[in-house]
Amino acid sequence: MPSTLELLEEHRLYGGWQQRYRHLSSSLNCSMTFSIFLPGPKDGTPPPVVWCLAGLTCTDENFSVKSGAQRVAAELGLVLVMPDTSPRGEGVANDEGYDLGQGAGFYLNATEAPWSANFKMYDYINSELPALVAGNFSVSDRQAIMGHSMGGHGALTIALRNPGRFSSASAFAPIVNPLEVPWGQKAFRAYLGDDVESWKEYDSCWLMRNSANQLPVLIDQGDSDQFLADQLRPERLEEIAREVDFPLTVRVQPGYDHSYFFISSFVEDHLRFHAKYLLV
Ligand SMILES: N[C@@H](CCC(=O)N[C@@H](CSC=O)C(=O)NCC(=O)O)C(=O)O
Repeated sequence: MPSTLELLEEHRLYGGWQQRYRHLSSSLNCSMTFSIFLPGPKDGTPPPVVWCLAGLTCTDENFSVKSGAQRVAAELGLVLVMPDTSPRGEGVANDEGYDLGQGAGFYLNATEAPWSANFKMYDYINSELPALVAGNFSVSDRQAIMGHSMGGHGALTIALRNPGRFSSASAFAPIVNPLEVPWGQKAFRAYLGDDVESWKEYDSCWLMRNSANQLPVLIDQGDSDQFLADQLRPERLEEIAREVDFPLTVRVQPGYDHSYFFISSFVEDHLRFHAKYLLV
């Protein structure tokens, strides 16, 4: 049965609307919320969509409240969809750590108990939510994807795994090589089990080296990011991009950390980057 949307909040801003919805998710087996920014009407053509994936500990509200993306999205005529980062609720498995369980879905399909009952974030972001958005809002099928940290990992892996689906992808301080860093190893072992082979299809470095799919990708990384050396390692993806001649641009931003202050400083560049390919 198609999922119905319950409007939880609506606010007018920059000539458009910020809305928050609840719905029942069939892939995650629980109730979910997402936020959406709808720009004011421009020329009668349905606007393209930019997916905005958030990081560890976030809900759909972090990006919508703290990124400041709506002003430029309104100017460019872009819809922003901001999903939650995991299934949630009393019946959903969780962990004491902030980097596993609720708030830490890693945009993958878990195969291991107890996570496999609900943690199918890859299917949710890749199939269920796009169908729900297309069925309930007037949007174009032209799409781009971006994300922060764990959400940057989600944006890059989903774009690399789906040739032709997105016209561009971008990320703020993404986890690019989860196979080799503590956040990724902890989550992938729990969600996917011990067989590292099954982890590879969720690793941007592995996917970039092994997939023929190419699309323009922009990454911004602060050099004062507290997670840079241990968890993020963007230079690894840069090196692979050079080897396989992939259209990746990595910009190192001096003095910036991992926070939404960093995101809000460069989100305009990311939206203008996506608009270049979405609005042709
Ligand atoms: N609590 C943790 C750090 C959690 C954190 O920094 N989360 C980031 C994303 S990190 C990678 O996915 C975030 O976006 N937080 C929400 C916000 O609004 O800033 C710790 O103590 O280290």
